[in-house]
Amino acid sequence: MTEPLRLALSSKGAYEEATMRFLERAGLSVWRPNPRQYVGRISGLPNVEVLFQRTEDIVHKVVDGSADLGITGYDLVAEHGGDAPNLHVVIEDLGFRRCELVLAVPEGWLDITTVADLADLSVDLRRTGRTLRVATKFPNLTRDFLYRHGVNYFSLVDAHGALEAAPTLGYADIIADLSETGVTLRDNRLRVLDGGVILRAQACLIASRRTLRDQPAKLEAARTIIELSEARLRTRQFRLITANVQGESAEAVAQHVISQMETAGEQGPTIADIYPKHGTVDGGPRWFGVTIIVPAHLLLPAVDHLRRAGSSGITVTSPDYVFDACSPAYERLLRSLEECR
Ligand SMILES: Nc1ncnc2c1ncn2[C@@H]1O[C@H](COP(=O)(O)OP(=O)(O)OP(=O)(O)O)[C@@H](O)[C@H]1O
Ligand SMILES: O=P(O)(O)OC[C@H]1O[C@H](OP(=O)(O)OP(=O)(O)O)[C@H](O)[C@@H]1O
Ligand SMILES: [Mg+2]
Repeated sequence: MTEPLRLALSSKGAYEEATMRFLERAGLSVWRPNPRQYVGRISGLPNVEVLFQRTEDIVHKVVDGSADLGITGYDLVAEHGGDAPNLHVVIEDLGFRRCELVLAVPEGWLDITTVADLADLSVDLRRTGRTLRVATKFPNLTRDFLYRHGVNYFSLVDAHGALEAAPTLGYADIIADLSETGVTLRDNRLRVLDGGVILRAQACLIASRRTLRDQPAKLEAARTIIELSEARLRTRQFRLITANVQGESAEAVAQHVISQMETAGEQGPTIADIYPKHGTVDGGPRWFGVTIIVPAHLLLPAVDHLRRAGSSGITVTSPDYVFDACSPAYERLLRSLEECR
């Protein structure tokens, strides 16, 4: 019997929901018997076992090899797994749970707007025998950031939950915490310093190198999850456009489409004859079906270009997956496994 691949996923709340939604779209439906069960399955992948864990614990599980793959916040990975040799980041950006780790000061500190101002303040405070106190759940990232930005005199206050209240309650002067919309900071009368973004983060896919290295069956299960996730993510960049275009010949239609290079499709258009439902019209205009794949942000320019060729009834779809000649994320993982042999 080969061991199943152990995939650690968030066990609760907004993180769990967003992870399930992402995996479902990638064709990986997760089944959890009930919210109090901490083991689940993925339909169609019998050799994968899902472990439901706290987001922070997911990093520790992958670092110590008790999970082979995990999905969790990149902020937690950078804080708790930064220099762990067993940890490999497979896909850094899964496109959900975006947030920033920021340095924020009380709104009333009108003279302190940049990180350089904070450095000056920390020196001034030191002269008066005080130390700048920074409350955070991210001591490693915060310490590195402050030193790199010339803030040399400070103390870190370990805080858990409701960190934003620390300056008001008086047990810290400023905070380093996660922010998404900024509403929590504003509600607590705090302001992000200019240049005070310590890290931009989102959900990411991580792997344990040691446990994947020597077990081909696990690695193959990991490849399925990596390939499907990556190919699904790539679909966001592309749209598939289909249009009927009138023209003298397929070549003439192709020429028109190609004349605007950036909307000519990834490699160029696919052009097919349309056979009229009501018999052929000898010598009359001919119709062609044109299919192109364009970058999502060029959708409208491409539609306009096809309109200029006289086409109407243009349909646009998103592919379910976009696979490349190989999976860059999987190739990177293989190289990283090679290095730790
Ligand atoms: N407001 C937010 N918007 C988007 N992502 C966020 C936000 N806040 C935190 N995150 C991400 O979610 C992770 C925290 O996940 P989760 O909410 O499961 O844990 P928690 O906050 O420690 O637990 P709880 O919400 O029960 O206090 C963070 O490390 C970060 O990656
Ligand atoms: O900038 P905002 O949009 O206000 O979000 C920031 C808040 O979100 C997180 O808390 P929490 O873990 O409670 O949020 P969650 O419920 O989204 O996990 C974080 O610790 C902040 O307190
Ligand atoms: Mg939370």
